Amino acid sequence: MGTPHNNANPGDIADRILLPGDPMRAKFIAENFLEDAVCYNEVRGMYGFTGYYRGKRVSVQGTGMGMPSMHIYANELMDVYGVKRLIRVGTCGSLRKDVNLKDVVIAIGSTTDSNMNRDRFGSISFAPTASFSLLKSAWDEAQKEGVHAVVSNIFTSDKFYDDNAEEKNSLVASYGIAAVDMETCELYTLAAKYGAEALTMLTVSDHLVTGERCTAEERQTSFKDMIQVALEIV
Ligand SMILES: O=P(O)(O)O[C@H]1O[C@H](CO)[C@@H](O)[C@H]1O
Ligand SMILES: O=c1cc[nH]c(=O)[nH]1
Repeated sequence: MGTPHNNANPGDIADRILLPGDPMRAKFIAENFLEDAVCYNEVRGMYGFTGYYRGKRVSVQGTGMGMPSMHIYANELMDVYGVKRLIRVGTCGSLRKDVNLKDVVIAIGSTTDSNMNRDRFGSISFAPTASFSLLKSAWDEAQKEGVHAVVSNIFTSDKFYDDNAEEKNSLVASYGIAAVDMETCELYTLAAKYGAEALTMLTVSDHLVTGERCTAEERQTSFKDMIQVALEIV
């Protein structure tokens, strides 16, 4: 028995998982990094696969774009399928001059303009944070492999096209925030709720200060470094 969004049966999904926003990236990871990968979900084209990486059973599942979409997949993965360790492998926009295209941003925490946690917590401002042990492992692995990584708080925004983007981005950057994505706040909040470990790693695909963007080829090469780190530590 699956869920409205996932036709995997209990047991089809490993207890550790990589979560790209783009389902085609899930397929790419399964085809290029996993052995014996089996597709367990195609509902809404949101592919999920389970296979093996160096003998470890690992799954990879697309989560879509934005916090409400992450909310659906992450809830079901932890609550229905018992997933215990989740690493988001996404792309982001850099908000700081010292964080360059193709750098990997490891999110220690997430700040947001979304209303989802205001709705949950009322007057309490919950601070969604990464799993310390996953964060430390990711940092150590990136150092070992010579992957240029930056650990920072990030901005999880509800809007890719925000009329007030310049104002918001420069405000959060002035408080040290390195990059913007659209899902991490909800992933970290739900991991806290379910007692699971979560981490977000993001490759910088767009530079929102300089206006530079990665070419398709650069996206793929730099993206591979991040996937390798995530698979080693998951
Ligand atoms: O590349 P993914 O993982 O989808 O992440 C980023 O890209 C999408 C926007 O283009 C948003 O989902 C954002 O968080
Ligand atoms: O959320 C995102 C992801 C990539 N690039 C952006 O500008 N924003």
